Amino acid sequence: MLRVGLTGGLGSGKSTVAGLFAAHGAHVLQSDAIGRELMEPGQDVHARIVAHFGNEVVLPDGQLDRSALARIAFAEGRVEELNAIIHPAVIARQKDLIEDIALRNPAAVVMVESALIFEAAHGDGAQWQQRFDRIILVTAPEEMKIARFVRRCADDRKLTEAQREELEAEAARRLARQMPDDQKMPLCDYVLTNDGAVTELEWQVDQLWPILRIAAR
Ligand SMILES: CC(C)(COP(=O)(O)OP(=O)(O)OC[C@H]1O[C@@H](n2cnc3c(N)ncnc32)[C@H](O)[C@@H]1O)[C@@H](O)C(=O)NCCC(=O)NCCS
Ligand SMILES: Nc1ncnc2c1ncn2[C@@H]1O[C@H](COP(=O)(O)OP(=O)(O)OP(=O)(O)O)[C@@H](O)[C@H]1O
Repeated sequence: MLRVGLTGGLGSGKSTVAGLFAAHGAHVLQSDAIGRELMEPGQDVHARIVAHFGNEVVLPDGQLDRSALARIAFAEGRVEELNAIIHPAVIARQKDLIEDIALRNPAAVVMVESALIFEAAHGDGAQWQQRFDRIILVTAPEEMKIARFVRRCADDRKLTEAQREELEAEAARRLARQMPDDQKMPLCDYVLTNDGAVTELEWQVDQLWPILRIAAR
């Protein structure tokens, strides 16, 4: 088995890359999705977030209010408090899932997609070097990352100028909490550049997949 970390800043195209590797047969674990599952009502992480941040982060139906949490985390500068609750639980869940995949398929390529592989400082003490055999970075110019974030949030709605500016500011606040690409690059085994068409990304994934598959054996 090969444990691959797939990282890249907000809007870089990690999920798009993950989908392309999954189509080749990689087992993809999306940290954002695992985080969302663990934040559901009834989960320990949900209870700890409410205990820490108060009822203002809970919607009437009991779900966490992600916009309120984002405001507290990024605009009020309390993201480390949120990370300290969520990241250890996400990392522990990933460890269990990886062990389970290894038992069923010892030659699997398991890909953990996360914006925060190098930044996550709240795991079980195992640093990224122990968690992964290879790291892939997806890069894109900063203005492209921000534009993709805004487009995804807009979700086909027409934005006012003020709404657009607020989303751009939100993207910039989140990027400021992520290690810049030029610092990540020397730590990575492979760099995929996502500054053109998705077909160009697909071509890069097609080149890399056989290398990963052989290394997994
Ligand atoms: C603050 C929250 C509630 C905002 O939710 P929202 O639905 O608006 O955003 P979503 O989760 O889809 O994240 C979108 C992108 O924001 C960036 N981002 C999210 N959390 C963080 C963080 N803690 N630090 C830096 N960037 C982050 C990532 O690029 C991510 O892909 C949510 O992002 C969260 O719980 N974050 C903390 C957990 C975390 O680190 N998640 C990311 C990897 S596990
Ligand atoms: N090469 C591309 N051309 C056009 N759109 C793209 C390209 N790559 C990604 N996108 C779009 O940009 C948005 C962000 O891409 P994606 O979700 O893959 O990035 P991400 O790195 O996972 O982002 P985040 O960390 O914010 O979750 C998506 O809506 C995606 O469809």
